[in-house]
Amino acid sequence: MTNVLRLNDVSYVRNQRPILDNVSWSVEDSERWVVLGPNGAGKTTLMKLAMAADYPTTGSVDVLDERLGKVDVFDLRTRIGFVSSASARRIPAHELVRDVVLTAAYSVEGRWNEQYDSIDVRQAERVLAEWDLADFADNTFGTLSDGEQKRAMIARAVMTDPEMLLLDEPSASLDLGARERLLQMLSGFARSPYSPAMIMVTHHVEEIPPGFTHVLMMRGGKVQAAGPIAETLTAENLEVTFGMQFELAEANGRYAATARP
Ligand SMILES: Nc1ncnc2c1ncn2[C@@H]1O[C@H](COP(=O)(O)OP(=O)(O)OP(=O)(O)O)[C@@H](O)[C@H]1O
Repeated sequence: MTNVLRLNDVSYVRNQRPILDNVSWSVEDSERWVVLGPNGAGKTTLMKLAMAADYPTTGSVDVLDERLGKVDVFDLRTRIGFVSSASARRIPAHELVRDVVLTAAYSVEGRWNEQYDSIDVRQAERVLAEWDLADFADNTFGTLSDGEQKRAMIARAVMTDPEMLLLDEPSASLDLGARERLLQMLSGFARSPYSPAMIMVTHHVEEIPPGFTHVLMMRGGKVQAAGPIAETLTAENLEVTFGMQFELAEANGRYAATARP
């Protein structure tokens, strides 16, 4: 096992307010983590540190064995895949779906005059097929449905074989069918031993894809619970994380939470 992310006693303070408060957390390459918590818990801030896009106020962050503050983060970021709604907004609507994926090889959004190797072109074809987008390859990104756009963004993120894949609320705003389809694909990807370490932020236990192994539960910038999903995702931990009582059900690796009457 190789460590891909280690936070040691990390605080992130803005306007004298701790947005992350003494967070310690470690992720190994074979693990697939869900980060669960209410609005404002600090999940996105945590992702920013994991993708080397920001620095902690105190404590240390090691990403892919490199200490933030002592490494060229531009090189480091090329080893990390990241998907969020903000990253999708940077893609030009007129871009062909195949180019959305292919341009990841140069870390650019929007194809210009770059010359791509045939190995990159083949890799893009492979990844498009893997995320069920082969039929959309010659369509423009702006014409895709939300679910197809999410898959295209994930395909783009895995095009360069990252060592860690970060997904910030990938199923937010999707309809039921598109959400379920995406969860099935994420589940298959999570189960593959060839996939990178994965960290997925979500607000909902219903959106945890089977195959994810661990959960980090956050509230108010603090870790409330962390560990293997089967032991850690409990009604008690949901209560301390979301501040209300839940009935928690599990069936076939999927979870559902409803407020306790
Ligand atoms: N740079 C910043 N300056 C000031 N406040 C910030 C900054 N970044 C985040 N915050 C605040 O910190 C809190 C946590 O933000 P963050 O986006 O990490 O939470 P989150 O768990 O991702 O929330 P959500 O689920 O709503 O996306 C929020 O109240 C946010 O307004």
